[in-house]
Amino acid sequence: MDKLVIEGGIPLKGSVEVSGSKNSLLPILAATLLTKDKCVIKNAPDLRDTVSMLKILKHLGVAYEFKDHVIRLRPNGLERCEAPYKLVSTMRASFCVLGPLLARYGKARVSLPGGCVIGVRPVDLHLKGLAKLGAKIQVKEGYVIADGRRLKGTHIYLGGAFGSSVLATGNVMMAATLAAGTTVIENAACEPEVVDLARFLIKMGAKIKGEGSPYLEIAGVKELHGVEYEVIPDRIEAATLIMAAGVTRGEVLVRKARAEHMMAVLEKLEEAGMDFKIARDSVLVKKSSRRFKPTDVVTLPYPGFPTDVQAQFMTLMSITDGISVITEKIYPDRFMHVAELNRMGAQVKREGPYAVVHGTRQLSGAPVMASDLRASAALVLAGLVARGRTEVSRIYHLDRGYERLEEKLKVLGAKIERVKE
Ligand SMILES: CC(=O)N[C@H]1[C@@H](OP(=O)(O)OP(=O)(O)OC[C@H]2O[C@@H](n3ccc(=O)[nH]c3=O)[C@H](O)[C@@H]2O)O[C@H](CO)[C@@H](O)[C@@H]1O
Ligand SMILES: C=C(OP(=O)(O)O)C(=O)O
Repeated sequence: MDKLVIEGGIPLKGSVEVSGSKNSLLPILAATLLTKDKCVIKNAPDLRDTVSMLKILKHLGVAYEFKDHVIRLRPNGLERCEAPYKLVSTMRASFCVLGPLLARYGKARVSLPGGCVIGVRPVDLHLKGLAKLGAKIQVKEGYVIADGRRLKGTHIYLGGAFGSSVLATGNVMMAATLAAGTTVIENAACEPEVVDLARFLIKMGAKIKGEGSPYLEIAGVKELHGVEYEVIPDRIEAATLIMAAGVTRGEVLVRKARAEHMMAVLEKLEEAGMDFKIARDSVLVKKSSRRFKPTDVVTLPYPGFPTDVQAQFMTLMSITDGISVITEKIYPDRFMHVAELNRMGAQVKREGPYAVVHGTRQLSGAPVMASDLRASAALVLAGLVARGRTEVSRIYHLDRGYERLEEKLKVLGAKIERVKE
């Protein structure tokens, strides 16, 4: 197992490019199952999750080549409609093969998904949406077994107490593209990754209206064709890099950072006292020596503050000169990073879905353990700002969603090394 060793306290300086979005790419890869034609996906991040998703597609019978951030897929004749536990348990998005398999082949057997351990993550909305389209669904021995010869368009309300679901919207939208008649999804997720998936499907010939709004209308078509498509930059990686520059008091140009996808984050960073300039396709973080201000934050579905940036924001709040309250509304248990940040001198108290952060002047390096993807990123940020040496172990979580993060940080002057444990 690898770990990251960081000597903190160096202001980052220079220019860095954001990779393609993981959460766009993974459902888009699943969507290629909807056609018999070749698809080419550009700007694909080279991540552990990408490799995992490609393994699932290969298991199903899809041939592919992945080189220089371009994936070429040939999903001609599928060998099976089953995605086994061993492959699906590594990440959440793998469950998105269910909708396309059902739509194109009329049957699927897909293991219940894994993903980051950030609390309870049911799939009831995915199943409800697909059942509404006419699929017969059973959950048996950890597998979803679905049968749906010809899906039929209908009106679906896809929501729960928490709001909308990103991947359930994707799964049901993909299934609806080949259903007979028109499907309406109300309370659809509005995240940029859902929009990206919709645009990919539209390019394949799907008839979708309303992407980016909670009201999606999908008119089923007979078949979809192959396409060439470039995925959007990763807004979560962009936010992480911007914060890395900010917490180290650095000056960094973050290229391929789409401000329009992260307005809630940028607004909170500004409120906290971070100085930056937004351009069309980049964010320039400016050097500043002011102390950061305590800033309350509530995670919400898009366009609200993303849960995937909550842990990193907590690192920033750990070095303010006051008290901030972070409220986690999407995953009320997504606080595994609290104990590890406290090991580095942060003062965070968790109370149910709230974390009360008492800012301190200085974090100190310590051995810490990554528990999930964004918690790992938060610990890396803490390591960059802390006095002394931090060792972040179990970084296989980080590798799921950040492409060679340590190399990008090294180019910016950070003292960070990947070493074998
Ligand atoms: C691969 C991917 O894109 N992952 C992202 C996606 O995950 P994912 O799509 O799994 O997250 P959802 O949007 O579905 O989850 C939002 C909320 O809905 C609940 N829920 C979801 C589905 C369901 O059937 N029933 C149900 O109750 C969840 O427990 C959670 O409370 O969106 C999350 C929320 O922005 C992000 O943190 C993840 O990084
Ligand atoms: C939680 C995440 O991923 P997943 O949904 O795959 O667990 C994430 O990207 O932060």
